[in-house]
Amino acid sequence: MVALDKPDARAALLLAEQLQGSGCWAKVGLELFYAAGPDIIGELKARGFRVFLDLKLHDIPNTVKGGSRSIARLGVDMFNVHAGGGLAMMQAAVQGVEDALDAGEASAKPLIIAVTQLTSTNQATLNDQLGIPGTVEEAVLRCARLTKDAGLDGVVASPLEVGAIKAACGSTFLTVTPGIRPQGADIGDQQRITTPYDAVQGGTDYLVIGRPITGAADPAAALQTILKEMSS
Ligand SMILES: O=C(O)c1cc(=O)[nH]c(=O)n1[C@@H]1O[C@H](COP(=O)(O)O)[C@@H](O)[C@H]1O
Repeated sequence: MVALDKPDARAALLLAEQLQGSGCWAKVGLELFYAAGPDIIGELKARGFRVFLDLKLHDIPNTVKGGSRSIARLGVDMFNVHAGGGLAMMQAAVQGVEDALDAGEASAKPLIIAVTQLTSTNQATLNDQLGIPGTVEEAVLRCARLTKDAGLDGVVASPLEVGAIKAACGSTFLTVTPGIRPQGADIGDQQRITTPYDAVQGGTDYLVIGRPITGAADPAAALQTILKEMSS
């Protein structure tokens, strides 16, 4: 999944067109969605992309239910919420999608996943700033179990945690992993990272990659290099 973190529709579609035919998904996040609006989803779908709408919903259950119903109407293939919103909030996301399906507003059910702990969070952030005790992996697993209990399809986590999540929640529980950095790439604000090869070896279902592709002089070539590394 390539994160189309671009400031407007024109820049995002220019990038998407370079990646067309590669089989990758397009991830639409805050930067692009707030600038381009819901129409960007249709533009990407028309170009053959499966779309992950990454808006990380985190609000009271009733608001998340309504937001999820609106998202389901857009025809995205996947969207996410924050597990930190709790069980009732995540159940409300599922209910919002079901309401859209029952009302005939959506024709297919998108995958719903929950962010466990952001991949920019490290042990010190968790304990010292957020006041959450224990290891990052313990916090991630707590969120993953809660997400499963709420009936969602899987979680967003670091590729470092995939083995533990699969052991706790089962092999069909999806893992979507940002925090991917090819050897020698700029790490930036990510904290819990692996290479594309290690992520695949660890059993992750979907790799999410932004800057190593979008910041390259030739994004299509960068993607091909990563795809080769994933399968070698
Ligand atoms: O939900 C996400 O997609 C997400 C969760 C998370 O914990 N960490 C994370 O990096 N992301 C997103 O994944 C993408 C990673 O981009 P790069 O760091 O540029 O590869 C960004 O669009 C982030 O918003």
